[in-house]
Amino acid sequence: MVGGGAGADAGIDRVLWTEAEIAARVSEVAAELAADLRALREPAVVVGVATGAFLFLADLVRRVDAPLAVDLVRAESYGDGTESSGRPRITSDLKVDVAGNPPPTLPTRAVEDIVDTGNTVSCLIAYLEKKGASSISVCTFLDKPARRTANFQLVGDGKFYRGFECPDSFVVGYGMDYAELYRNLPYVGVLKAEMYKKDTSN
Ligand SMILES: O=P(O)(O)OC[C@H]1O[C@H](OP(=O)(O)OP(=O)(O)O)[C@H](O)[C@@H]1O
Repeated sequence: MVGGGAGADAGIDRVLWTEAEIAARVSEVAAELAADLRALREPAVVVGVATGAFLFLADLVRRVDAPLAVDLVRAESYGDGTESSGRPRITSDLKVDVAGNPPPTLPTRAVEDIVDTGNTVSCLIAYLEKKGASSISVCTFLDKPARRTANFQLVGDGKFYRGFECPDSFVVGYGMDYAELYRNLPYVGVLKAEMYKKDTSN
């Protein structure tokens, strides 16, 4: 039973992926990523997008048996609503020099909790390219292709990794929020429509 009490799950309608299902799938994605990273001649930089990707990033990198650096950027697009503003911004800078110092540039893996319209990941790729990354892959926990409006191009020999294809519902948990709540749920669930208040667009 979810969504009935006063706990973190208050307002959850149903569970889409349980904690065990998530763990199993993250291990599979990590194995795929690790095999690719071990084939490289230099360590990669894994760039997590805060806040939403924090749990996926932590679970993923702990399962990747390959040399890598971890960095974070903050990207914001939703505000407190359920609908993307369509104008994401990168609001904090990278610490690692992805351009390489000295060269070569470091292969870069951008880690997202969800690719929805694609605006955020497009913005992130443009940002990483501007920083000098010559190979950019995207690794997202969830992919919601039904909502895609922005086509994004991976860079160099970049690949697209995804955990699950997500139905066109507003999902929370495992890092994903509604108005900053629900990120601490260990599973992914669909929020009851009445929780959106006036905004029932998603
Ligand atoms: O493909 P898009 O339509 O751009 O949506 C995906 C982005 O939206 C969410 O971030 P949000 O701006 O809500 O910030 P958060 O990570 O702090 O939750 C999510 O974490 C992705 O970064």
